[in-house]
Amino acid sequence: MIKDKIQIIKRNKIEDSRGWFLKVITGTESNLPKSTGEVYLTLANPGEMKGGHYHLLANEWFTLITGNCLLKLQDVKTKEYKEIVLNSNDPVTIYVPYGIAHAFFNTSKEADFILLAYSDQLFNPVDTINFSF
Ligand SMILES: Cc1cn([C@H]2C[C@H](O)[C@@H](COP(=O)(O)OP(=O)(O)O[C@H]3O[C@H](C)C(=O)[C@H](O)[C@H]3O)O2)c(=O)[nH]c1=O
Repeated sequence: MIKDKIQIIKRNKIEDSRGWFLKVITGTESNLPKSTGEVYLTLANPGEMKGGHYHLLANEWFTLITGNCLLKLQDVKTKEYKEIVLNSNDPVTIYVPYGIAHAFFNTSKEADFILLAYSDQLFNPVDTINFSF
């Protein structure tokens, strides 16, 4: 029967004053391939920022699903700095490897943004180093 084949997995939407955070794949689900990462969605309210750090190990792929934002990037080794304007009507996926600090600023005064992210590492708090732009 289908009900014995599928899985419905309860998820935890974590809310704070900036918006919410929802992890979609934790990397611990059964039936996954042996090596995987995790998938999450993150929403930023108008004027708020998401990220603001770099990773020691994790490589991430980001796709803006709704809204607009300004992505600030800095290579922590070389100090090279770059800004990219993202608009969900012109979708791109951005690969951000470890060692590149990243922060997504919601530049809208009215609209939220929602960002879809894939990380090739399971969450480990010591992998994230705060970074101020
Ligand atoms: C990453 C993570 C977070 N959390 C909790 C910790 C906080 O209470 C809440 C929000 O986490 P954070 O402040 O890290 O959320 P964002 O600022 O949206 O950052 C996320 O999106 C940006 C764009 C990134 O680049 C980050 O790597 C990613 O963490 O979820 C968990 O419980 N599990 C997790 O795996």
